[in-house]
Amino acid sequence: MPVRLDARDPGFEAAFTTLLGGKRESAQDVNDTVAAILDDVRRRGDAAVLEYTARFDRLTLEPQGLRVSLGEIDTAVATVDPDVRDALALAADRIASFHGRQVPQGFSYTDQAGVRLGQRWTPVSAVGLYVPGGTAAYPSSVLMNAVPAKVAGVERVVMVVPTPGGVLNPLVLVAARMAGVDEIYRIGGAQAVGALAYGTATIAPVDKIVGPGNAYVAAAKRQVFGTVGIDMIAGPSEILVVADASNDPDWIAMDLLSQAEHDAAAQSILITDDEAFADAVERAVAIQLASLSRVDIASASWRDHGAVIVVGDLLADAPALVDRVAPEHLELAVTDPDALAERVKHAGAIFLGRHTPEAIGDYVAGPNHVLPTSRTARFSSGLGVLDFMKRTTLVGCSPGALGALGRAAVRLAQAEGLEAHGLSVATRLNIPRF
Ligand SMILES: NC(=O)c1ccc[n+]([C@@H]2O[C@H](COP(=O)([O-])OP(=O)(O)OC[C@H]3O[C@@H](n4cnc5c(N)ncnc54)[C@H](O)[C@@H]3O)[C@@H](O)[C@H]2O)c1
Ligand SMILES: N[C@H](CO)Cc1c[nH]c[nH+]1
Ligand SMILES: [Zn+2]
Repeated sequence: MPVRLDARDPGFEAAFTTLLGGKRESAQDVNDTVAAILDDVRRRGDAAVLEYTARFDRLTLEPQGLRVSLGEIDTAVATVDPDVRDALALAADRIASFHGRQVPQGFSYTDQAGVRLGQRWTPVSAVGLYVPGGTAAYPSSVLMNAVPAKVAGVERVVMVVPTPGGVLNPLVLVAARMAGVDEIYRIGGAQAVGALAYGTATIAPVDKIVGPGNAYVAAAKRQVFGTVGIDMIAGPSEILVVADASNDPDWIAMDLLSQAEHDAAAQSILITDDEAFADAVERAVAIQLASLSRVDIASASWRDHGAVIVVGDLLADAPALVDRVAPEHLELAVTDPDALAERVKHAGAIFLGRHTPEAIGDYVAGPNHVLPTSRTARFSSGLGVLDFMKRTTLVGCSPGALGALGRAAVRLAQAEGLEAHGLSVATRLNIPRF
């Protein structure tokens, strides 16, 4: 059973704090395992990657088998169901259209001192996209990662995806072709993150690694940060639904289960202002769970990490609780979702109204579904074009402009005791040595 809390109870604060601090990823174990794998991949390259792939994905390969061939991609494209291909194409178009609006503009101007100043954006040259594949295939995540990378102008887009038992959903390859992925390797977990970060004989290193994954992938990304850039920590999925009693409990139950079925470590939370509605949703979850093919995963998630919270007044009480959870996905199934949304500061993505199930955002709405989890939405955002770009500033001084600013720079260099700094300006201006 999920935990049931009532915000009006005296013990609520302590219970809610416990919920927030609950460990959904056994951090130390996972970190230690991942550190050992990364170290091994850095030292032994392909040989280590192949061994871990055999151990964790039950797939024995030679180095030349790591890369998915063009022939395999052609076959996938030729055999895909046209209906599914069209759905994928619709998703790709909508994702491209949304992300096209994120492309940042540089600027340049000359200020009053006559200094030319500017800022320009350039793409990262090579990125690694992690596409999860341990327990489910994610063609949609291929699009969510690769489309913004290509919109940003990334030259080399490398995808890794685990293929447990050697099985790879052809749609993953179709999506990769559609989005313009340049290289695909059938590896996953920490070993794939290590291969992308450090490079191996077969896989050239990348500059940045993005994309979601399970606890091992999230830990590996944290640990290679610095050697490469990373986007954020997009770990096991989460949903927080704020719903009043006017909703159909079956709809809300399915929304909660839609994220629970991703991972036993996923988290689904309901906040409502009606005790009877909370009971009805819990009953509906119990019934609908049984019909899901991923019943074991969804049940474990709901039982171990699910929560139902009853508050006195949704508009007054829910936003502060939402902000403390900072959920990956926030669904506002209320009559005036905008009023509630305006009061929320921390959430990866917000879904407005009773007819906007979170799953529409997972596939076809357009915004990215790779979003910050584990309360990191307090300080980070979903994947987007900016994650594939960086900015460079430009400064240009004429002799007059240097004259206007130089003295102040020399003074500050003196104050910092950095003589060469001061002299590099002073010599150009014929200011006497200090
Ligand atoms: N936040 C997001 O935007 C977002 C989007 C899509 C999916 N997700 C999440 O991605 C995750 C996908 O997880 P998954 O497991 O299906 O696929 P995955 O590709 O993330 O992980 C599979 C890999 O995990 C490694 N692994 C598994 N058990 C291990 C162990 N005991 N020791 C070392 N390594 C081990 C293996 O190398 C395996 O290849 C889910 O948690 C889902 O919720 C998140
Ligand atoms: N809900 C996931 C992000 O947490 C994304 C996804 C992909 N496919 C289905 N769902
Ligand atoms: Zn999902």
